[in-house]
Amino acid sequence: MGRLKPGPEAALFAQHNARLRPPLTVKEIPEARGSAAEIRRREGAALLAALPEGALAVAMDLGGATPDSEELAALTAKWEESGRVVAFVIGGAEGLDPSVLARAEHKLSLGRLTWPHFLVRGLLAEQLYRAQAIRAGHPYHRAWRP
Ligand SMILES: C[S@@+](CC[C@H](N)C(=O)[O-])C[C@H]1O[C@@H](n2cnc3c(N)ncnc32)[C@H](O)[C@@H]1O
Repeated sequence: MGRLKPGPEAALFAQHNARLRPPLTVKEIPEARGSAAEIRRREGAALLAALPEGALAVAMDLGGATPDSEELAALTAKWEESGRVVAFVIGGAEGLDPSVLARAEHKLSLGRLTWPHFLVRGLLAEQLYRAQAIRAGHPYHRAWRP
């Protein structure tokens, strides 16, 4: 959700997206107005309408699954094998409407902390690049833990 203006969040996304093969295509939906419930509903309808036909929708949501980076790498491999367009859906300030969560085949959380939606774009691109690096055996990801 939202139109990202030039600035640190846009630079963060651009930096990691440029390393992704293929890079993500971004579809921006203008933020809706009204009460919180109206915003969620209007934005939800616009997000659903923007999904490519047959897309495998992954909702970015605090209540979603919390894989570690290796598990996310395995998930992305599975999603790619489906041969479908994978669409990551990021909500606005009011979060995602239940209709979007119901349509999504996967709900993915970046942890229990609430992040600003424009930062989530960059964090997601970084994790998707990390997932590619893990799958390629590239040393970008250092798996060592004490
Ligand atoms: C500011 S948050 C919305 C907060 C809203 N109260 C909620 O609970 O969803 C804006 C969007 O960023 C994404 N987001 C924020 N933090 C996230 C996290 N920890 N994991 C996954 N997505 C997150 C979600 O798509 C969310 O709809």
